[in-house]
Amino acid sequence: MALSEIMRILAVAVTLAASLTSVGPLGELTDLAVRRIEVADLVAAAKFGTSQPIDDPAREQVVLDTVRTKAGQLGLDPENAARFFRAQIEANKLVQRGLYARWTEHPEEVPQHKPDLGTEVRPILDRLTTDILAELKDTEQLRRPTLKCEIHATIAERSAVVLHHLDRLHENALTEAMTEVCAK
Ligand SMILES: O=C(O)C(=O)C[C@]1(C(=O)O)C=C[C@@H](O)C=C1
Repeated sequence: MALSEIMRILAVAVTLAASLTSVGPLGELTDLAVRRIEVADLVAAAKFGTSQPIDDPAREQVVLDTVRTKAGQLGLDPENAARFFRAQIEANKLVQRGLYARWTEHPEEVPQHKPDLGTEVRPILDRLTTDILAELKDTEQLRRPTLKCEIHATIAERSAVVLHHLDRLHENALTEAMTEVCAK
C-alpha cells in the first residue's frame, strides 16, 4: 500500500476518533464531565508547589451560586443542578489529590508548564459550566431516578473510559462525577 494511501486512511481515522462521543443519550453529558475531570490536571499543575490549597470553599461557592442562577434561567431545578456540580467538584478534587500524591512520589512527572489558575484554568471551567448546564437541560427528561437512566449512565460511563483512555485515577473521578446524574 502506498504511503499516501496509509496517510489518507490515518487522517480519516483521526477525524472519526475526534468526532466520536460516548455512547447513548447521556454520552455528551458524560464527555463534558470527562473534560472537566481532565481540566483538574491543569488545576493541579497550577496549584502544586504553591500555597494555594486544593480545597477552596470560596471558589466552590461562586461556582455553585452561578450554577443555581443559570439553572433557574434554563428552567432546571437549581438545587438538583447544584448537586450535580457538587459531584463534579468532588471529582475534580479527587484528581488533584491523586496527582499531588503521584507528583510528590515522582517529581520528574510534575508538568513543566504551570498554567495560571485565574486567567487560564478557571475560565475553562466556567465555559464548561455553561456547556454542562445546557446538556443537563437537554437530558432533563431522561435523568430521573429510574433503571433506564442508570443503564444509560453506565453505558455512557464505560464507553467514556475507553474512548478517552482514562487511567484508574480519572476513571474513579468519572464514577464520582456521575453519582448524581439520575437523581433528578
Ligand atoms: O478552582 C479551583 O481552585 C479548583 O480547584 C476547582 C474546583 C472545581 O472543581 O470547580 C475544585 C476544588 C476547589 O475547592 C474549588 C473549585
